[in-house]
Amino acid sequence: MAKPHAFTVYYVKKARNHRWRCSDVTFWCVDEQLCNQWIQALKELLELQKARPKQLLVYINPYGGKRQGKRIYEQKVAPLFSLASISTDVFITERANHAKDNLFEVNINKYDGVVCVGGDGMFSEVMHGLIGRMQKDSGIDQNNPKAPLVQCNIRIGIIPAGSTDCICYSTVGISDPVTSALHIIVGDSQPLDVSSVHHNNTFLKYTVSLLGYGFYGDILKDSEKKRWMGPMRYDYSGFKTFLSHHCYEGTISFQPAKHTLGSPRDKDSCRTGCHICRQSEQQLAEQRKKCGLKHEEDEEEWKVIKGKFLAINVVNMSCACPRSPKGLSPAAHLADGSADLILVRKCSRFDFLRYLVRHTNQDDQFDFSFVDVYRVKSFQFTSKLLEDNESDVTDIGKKHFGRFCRDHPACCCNIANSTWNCDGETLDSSAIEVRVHCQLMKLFARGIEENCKEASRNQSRVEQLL
Ligand SMILES: Nc1ncnc2c1ncn2[C@@H]1O[C@H](COP(=O)(O)OP(=O)(O)OP(=O)(O)O)[C@@H](O)[C@H]1O
Ligand SMILES: CCCCCCCCCCCCC/C=C/[C@@H](O)[C@H](CO)NC(=O)CCCCC
Ligand SMILES: [Ca+2]
Repeated sequence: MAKPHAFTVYYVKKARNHRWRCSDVTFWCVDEQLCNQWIQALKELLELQKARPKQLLVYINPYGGKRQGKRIYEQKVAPLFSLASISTDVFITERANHAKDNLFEVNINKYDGVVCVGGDGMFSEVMHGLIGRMQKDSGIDQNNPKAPLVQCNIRIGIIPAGSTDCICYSTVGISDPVTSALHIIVGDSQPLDVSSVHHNNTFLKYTVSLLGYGFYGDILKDSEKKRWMGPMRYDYSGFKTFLSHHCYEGTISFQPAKHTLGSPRDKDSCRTGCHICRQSEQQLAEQRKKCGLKHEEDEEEWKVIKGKFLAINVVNMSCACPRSPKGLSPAAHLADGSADLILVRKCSRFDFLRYLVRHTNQDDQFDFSFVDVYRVKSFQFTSKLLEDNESDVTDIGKKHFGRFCRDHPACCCNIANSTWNCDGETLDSSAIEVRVHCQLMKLFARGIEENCKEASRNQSRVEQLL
């Protein structure tokens, strides 16, 4: 063609396993006016997409995971943002809590979203900064465990560059930087439940993925000393913790989540546009309207369980990750205002191994006599050691017996406390109070999409124009 006119359209192409890729197609035309009309029409259509971010604040942890955060952002993500005309202010962290502290100072209203490049710990930092800033600006006291927290409308995007990347995997279906960047560009939005953790009217932490005592707390505590090993530290400490086989004694109280239709033993999992999340949120909103300022949870029943546990896990989402593609609780929901409480009671090493292996295959990990699972909206835990110390009984023998159970010298039951693993950060408190806050924040994601065979077969389908 003599002097043809042309324009290129960049679009998202869906590939296998929830992966998204950027593709392009160039249109040629001999008529210049017609070509310009097309360009104008496409630009106008893009302007109408109000959910798409124009200005982002980006935090990069250069030391997360395999220390590739900066390279991943510069080589894989920044070129896509510039193609989509997104402007960015990039901040490379120099220490832990740098991003969190910075979020209390920046002019946050300037941005349509915050992006964190790193792992679950980095996400947690950014989330604490944003939620904390929101409560501070609204005069909400985070130390009050019953305070109704203000929702955070600034979305967070996660570019996975950590060791587990469980939050990214559980909300997108894969931990892949390009896929996550494309979800940010098209302006996806996924609400997320957040649980607050308190001790004696003092705020400790927020959690969105795992709050684990015993097995996962011990793995984390050991692995922190081996950060130099990178993501491998979890395999090393996981094996060591498995062999040590410690169990811990304590009292658990919880309020069952009655507002939701779902159950942790459901066969269906939370997927894009999940109706269980939608209905549960509506049900909670109606309850809140009815009760007004009165705290409805004060009136609801508490269940109490005492025992010896190898693991106590509270999960707000499935906690799926490359190590366990179905996660700790495969049917947990991202935005239903509830968490799944998984109790693994004292059992043999062999049984515990059978339980762990089921996280990696299709068998039901809750189908064991020593495993119980409950869907809850609030939860409390006090370790036996703390209960004993607080009680008036002055059993000197008990206090001087050492680390292990006084009932049976051969018992694996540890008198010392474990620590909590709170989204990959350690939390040293032997008594905690946890409350789920329905849809407190939003991510640039859309939840895991149903596996659509047609989408992977017909890969050239134009999904979303960039
Ligand atoms: N510049 C920095 N130097 C040291 N620590 C940092 C820095 N920036 C952030 N951090 C801290 O590093 C911790 C771990 O980071 P991150 O979550 O990115 O990686 P990871 O622990 O390898 O991955 P995962 O959390 O997925 O297991 C975070 O809690 C964060 O507070
Ligand atoms: C014989 C084979 C047995 C295999 C068993 C595999 C079971 C894997 C379950 C994985 C659960 C991950 C839960 C996610 C927790 C994150 O918030 C946290 C921060 O990134 N990661 C860890 O604590 C890191 C936790 C790492 C655990 C290994
Ligand atoms: Ca939930």
